[in-house]
Amino acid sequence: MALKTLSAKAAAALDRELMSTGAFSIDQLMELAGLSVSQVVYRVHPVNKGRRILVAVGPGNNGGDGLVAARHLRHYGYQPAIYYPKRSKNDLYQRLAKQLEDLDVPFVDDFSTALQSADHVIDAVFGFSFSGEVREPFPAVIQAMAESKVPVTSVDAPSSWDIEQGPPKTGVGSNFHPDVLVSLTAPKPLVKHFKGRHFIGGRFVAPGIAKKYDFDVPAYEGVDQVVEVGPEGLKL
Ligand SMILES: NC(=O)C1=CN([C@@H]2O[C@H](COP(=O)(O)OP(=O)(O)OC[C@H]3O[C@@H](n4cnc5c(N)ncnc54)[C@H](O)[C@@H]3O)[C@@H](O)[C@H]2O)[C@@H](O)CC1
Ligand SMILES: [K+]
Repeated sequence: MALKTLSAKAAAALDRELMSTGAFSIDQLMELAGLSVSQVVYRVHPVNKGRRILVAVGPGNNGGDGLVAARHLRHYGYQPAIYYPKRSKNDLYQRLAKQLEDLDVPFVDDFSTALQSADHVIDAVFGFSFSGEVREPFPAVIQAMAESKVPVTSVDAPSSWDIEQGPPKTGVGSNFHPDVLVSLTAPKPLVKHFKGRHFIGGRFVAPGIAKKYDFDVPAYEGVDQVVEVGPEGLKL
């Protein structure tokens, strides 16, 4: 059975529904999304393989997921560092950043330099609301991730990929192929172009909602917040 995906429009509509009639707050959804990401990093990059996790944080909720993931990873014993060039005035993001400052998690100013002393990168730059040409200061970040040997885990989408069509044919992102992708709630159409390890997270969707948006809730196990799936979306 082909993997059912959520278009960018449907993902945004689902987000809105979860936070209105679904009675969730963005804080709750972001916390569960970031927790999912932290569990994937723990699985694909155990602490003993290297503690230094560099998190590239974008200006939207995808970035927020990265800030939450960094906090959980800090508690797991990793040493995260945050590159957050466009800090939002938004209260939620300010609180997430404060929580990290209180955990002595450093905020770095130069991504490429920080990348040289990282064991793993979390790409939390753009999610399903990305569109158009990558605007400053993010082209250099995408390029650095694309050209680096350091493994990258992308949150919800490889940043700079078109949510439907996948990697751009030329320019920024055309050579960006992250090692791991964590799809939140449900995979986006771009997953057809993704060749790495694919996990689904965001274990907060009611069966009725999944049915309404025509996607399948994966068979999570035990207390896991994520499940690894193959190209057909079936649990590995
Ligand atoms: N679907 C869900 O249930 C959940 C979604 N969450 C996250 O929220 C994300 C979507 O968040 P948002 O809608 O805030 O948007 P994104 O975080 O996807 O990115 C949009 C931000 O990037 C900027 N941007 C867009 N295109 C750009 C370009 N070409 N160059 C430079 N900047 C650009 C926009 O101005 C906006 O600030 C999802 O991908 C997911 O990671 C989670 O936080 C919560 C749960
Ligand atoms: K991303």
